[in-house]
Amino acid sequence: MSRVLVIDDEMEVTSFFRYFLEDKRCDVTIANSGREVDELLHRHPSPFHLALVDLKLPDANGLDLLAKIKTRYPDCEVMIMTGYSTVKSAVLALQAGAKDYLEKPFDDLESLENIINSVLLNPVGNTEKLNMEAAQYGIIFSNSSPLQKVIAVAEKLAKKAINILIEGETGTGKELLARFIHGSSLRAPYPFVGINCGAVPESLLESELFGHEKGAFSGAIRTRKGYFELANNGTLFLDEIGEAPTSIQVKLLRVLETGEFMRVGSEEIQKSNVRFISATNRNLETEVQNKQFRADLLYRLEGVKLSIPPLRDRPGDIPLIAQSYLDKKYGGECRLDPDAAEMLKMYDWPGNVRQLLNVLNQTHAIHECKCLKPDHLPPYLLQRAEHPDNPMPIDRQIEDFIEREAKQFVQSLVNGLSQAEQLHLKKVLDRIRKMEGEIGRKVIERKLSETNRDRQLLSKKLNISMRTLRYILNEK
Ligand SMILES: Nc1ncnc2c1ncn2[C@@H]1O[C@H](COP(=O)(O)OP(=O)(O)OP(=O)(O)O)[C@@H](O)[C@H]1O
Repeated sequence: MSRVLVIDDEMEVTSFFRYFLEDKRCDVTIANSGREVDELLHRHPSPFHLALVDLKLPDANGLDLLAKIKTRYPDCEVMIMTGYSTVKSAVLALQAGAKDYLEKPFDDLESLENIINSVLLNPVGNTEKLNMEAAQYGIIFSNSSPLQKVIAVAEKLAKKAINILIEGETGTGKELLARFIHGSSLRAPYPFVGINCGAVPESLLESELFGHEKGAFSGAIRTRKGYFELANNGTLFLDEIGEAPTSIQVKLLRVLETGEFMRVGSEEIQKSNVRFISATNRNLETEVQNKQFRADLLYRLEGVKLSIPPLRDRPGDIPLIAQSYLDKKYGGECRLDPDAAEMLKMYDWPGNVRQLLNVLNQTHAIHECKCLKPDHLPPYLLQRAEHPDNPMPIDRQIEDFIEREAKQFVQSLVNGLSQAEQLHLKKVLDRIRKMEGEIGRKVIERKLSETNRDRQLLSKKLNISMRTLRYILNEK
């Protein structure tokens, strides 16, 4: 017989659960306050299998009770009971080890029953199953990884009707996580539609999101559905939401509040039922303070926030991700040498997993090796392993900045070019090649003033030889 502890100061709630759980042949104990819980734990009753804990008691906080119960009975699963306004604290409870949370009022008895049954019938969480589910979406991590907790919480949130904001540096796997949440949710049979708010030019973003009527603007030769319509009943993934221009932020807010929108060029109100998952590598709270991002929009998008730790904070994941990638790409023909794996673990990875995969690709392309050894890796990785205390050869922020700008530029160019009926692609690519020289020359010209036109000093600052500097300046 399962022993269940119900902690709530509201009589209706405790009576409801007594009836509900006794019907399931559980042995139910009730506590109405934090003080009663303390007394109970002090008396050392036999272990509980499950505790249902109200988040807000007059004399105690559910998060503190969770910690006390878990210390006393580590195997007892704890479910937090919460109102909508305290869902964010309930998510903190998930991160602190609660099994799940139940939202008050308990209108949806069927899902309440499912959640409670799943804990009573399957008391020990199955981490292996979770790892396998995440792997289906390409998410690899080690058993000791801090990412495991994020995935476990995400899996629980997936089933709730709540918008999610994913934070993380570039290349940490925000899009993979968004796909995992969609796939683990009840919306899984419906579309997952993603849009990169930073990559679409402002003039096109509105029609991409909301669609347009035929003739709404020059080039609108036929009526087109926008992403909101396409994602109906599914998930809309707003990548790089921090880049959305202010005009679009206002329109997004309206859709989030009402589910209503209008196609560009139409006055007919349409409705769409989507769950929003947004992602950002910026700190949106700071953006709000700087008036770059609307506070009301952030509040709506961030029903809850999940943060993906950077790769350098989970070095144990690196060999697993690397080997799994090599296996997939080269059909098991390339093995990662343990010393090379150690070197990969010592690097800081400012571009995170994406950068790791690029390094593996480049290394394999150059050496075509069956076993990837330390000597095959790029010199800056060797340097890092030999002098772990040295500062990074390239400043991480600059590298991040370049990665972001380049990605945005490429996307926006591709979007613009794909509108053209006919194209001289070679001319376009020739022009783009010229940009390398233009950027090099402009950076040098600006920087020369910082060194009082001392070219020798500047070549050192820029890590290039005098010959390269002259070459870039077209001086031959
Ligand atoms: N845990 C992981 N295991 C294996 N591959 C991963 C993992 N995380 C990310 N990747 C891979 O790294 C690359 C970048 O992932 P993704 O696009 O999801 O990152 P992101 O955070 O959304 O990036 P950005 O901020 O630039 O949009 C992809 O190739 C993805 O498959």
